[in-house]
Amino acid sequence: MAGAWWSGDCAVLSREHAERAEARQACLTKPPGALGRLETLAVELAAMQARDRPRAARVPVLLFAADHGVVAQGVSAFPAEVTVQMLANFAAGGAAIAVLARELGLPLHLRDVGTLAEGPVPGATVDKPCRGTRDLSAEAAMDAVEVAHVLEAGRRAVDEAGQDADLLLLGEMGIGNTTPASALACALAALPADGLVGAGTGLDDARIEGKQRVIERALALHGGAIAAAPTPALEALRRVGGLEIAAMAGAMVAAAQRGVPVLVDGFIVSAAALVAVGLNPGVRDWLLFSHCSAERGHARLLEALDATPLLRLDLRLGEGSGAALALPLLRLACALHNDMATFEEAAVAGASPA
Ligand SMILES: O=C(O)c1ccc[n+]([C@@H]2O[C@H](COP(=O)([O-])O)[C@@H](O)[C@H]2O)c1
Ligand SMILES: Cc1cc2nc[nH]c2cc1C
Repeated sequence: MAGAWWSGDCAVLSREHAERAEARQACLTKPPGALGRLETLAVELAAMQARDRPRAARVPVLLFAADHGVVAQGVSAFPAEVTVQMLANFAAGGAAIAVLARELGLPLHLRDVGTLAEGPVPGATVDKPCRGTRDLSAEAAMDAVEVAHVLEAGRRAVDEAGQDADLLLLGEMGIGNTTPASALACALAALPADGLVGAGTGLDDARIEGKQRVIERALALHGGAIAAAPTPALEALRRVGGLEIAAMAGAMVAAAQRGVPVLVDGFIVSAAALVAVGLNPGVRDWLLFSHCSAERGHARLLEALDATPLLRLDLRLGEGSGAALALPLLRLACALHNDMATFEEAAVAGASPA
């Protein structure tokens, strides 16, 4: 779609702030480079936020939930009704992300962008074009109106919850969503399904094989049309994607256009990142990658995004949990950058001349 909002320019990183942040790191009381990734993280955040004092204090969690028609093919270890039940558990404060958000002081914004729920789940904002996608192994998951609506639902979430945010943390919930995420990775990063498709919520090897066949069937059905489309990322999203994945892709594009960094969670959020970068390559500069999940294909997907995640903890939960766990590292990187003494301030001698 030429001229669509998602192809509009992304904000530009501040080279000036990056240079000043690098210069400051070189003056702090440590051997240059000794704080490793924490140094580059602080510099990246300074460039994204165009601030001399980068910060990760105000961090809303945007959690998008949706359901998937392909679950009828037996691709998940859990039934579809768990999506809505977990949405209620997020709202009640009992889910992992609810605990992490409380501990870290993060507002948790719940968006139903396409669950099977007939009415609103108390505590979650409803912004959905339909209740669940269609079965992507038999037909297109969405039509053009639905995909446009849900991309905008992501943008609306950023505009409503992302005001004054230092960065955004995106998470998802959707029984069956590792199937569209895997299909998107295959279609957009030219990765073979073999070795990429994994256990999701806990399939055994025989059921992983069945899931792989479902994905291969979908790719055989939709692959030609995706490759021939003017914007393959948009066509892949519509045909083999998911509503929460589309909303997250829309949120990433909107955040990048507004100059707000996004902390990416696990396998499904990374698939959304692949879509977002396909829709608008400028998005890539605004993404930070929190962790590599235990889902089989995640490492390859991260490689395709040229991303080096901060953590590897064998998580495979989703919900934004990995991103929440990585946030303290970002906060500490900012504190070190902002509050350490320089060599001059502390009267410490610098490196000896050769
Ligand atoms: O984020 C991940 O890396 C991740 C890996 C495996 C499973 N999940 C979560 O589990 C659900 C999808 O798994 P499945 O088996 O139903 O496709 C969905 O709610 C995701 O949040 C999440
Ligand atoms: C219980 C449960 C919690 C989840 N959180 C994210 N995906 C999930 C899948 C299940 C099954």
